[in-house]
Amino acid sequence: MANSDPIHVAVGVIENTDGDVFISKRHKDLHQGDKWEFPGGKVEVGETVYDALVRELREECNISVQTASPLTVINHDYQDKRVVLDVWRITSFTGEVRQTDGQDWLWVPVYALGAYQFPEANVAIIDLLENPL
Ligand SMILES: Nc1nc2c([nH]c(=O)n2[C@@H]2O[C@H](COP(=O)(O)OP(=O)(O)OP(=O)(O)O)[C@@H](O)[C@H]2O)c(=O)[nH]1
Ligand SMILES: [Mg+2]
Repeated sequence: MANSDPIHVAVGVIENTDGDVFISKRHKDLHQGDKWEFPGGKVEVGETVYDALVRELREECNISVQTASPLTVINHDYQDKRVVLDVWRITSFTGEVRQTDGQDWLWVPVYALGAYQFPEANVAIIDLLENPL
């Protein structure tokens, strides 16, 4: 088990009007590289998780989040690092979603998410999207 403090990450599930979800592929040289992810990133010092969510989605996908609701919190130990994924469903936003870092990106129907390779911590998120409580 990694013994440093866990990394707190804000993660956004963005749906379009067809009910498809936005995913992008992590750069191959990053942690969990070459896997698909939901947009997001680390919460910085002095930021709330919601601030981080808004900032990351502006930086990574060019949108302005208006409202979002908490979906789940996932604690996961990757051996090399521990993460706490604070996952939000984006309920309204302005702007047109696009990937700003040159990563591959896709809109995928929820039922098809299982066909893509995500980091291990995302399995629980995808399960929740496929089988809402
Ligand atoms: N953004 C994002 N990160 C995820 C997901 N699932 C998951 O395990 N992570 C992990 O969360 C951690 C932080 O994500 P990140 O690399 O996007 O952080 P960041 O945008 O602040 O990037 P940087 O500080 O590397 O520039 C990584 O270790 C990553 O492997 C996911 O669905 N989306
Ligand atoms: Mg990121």
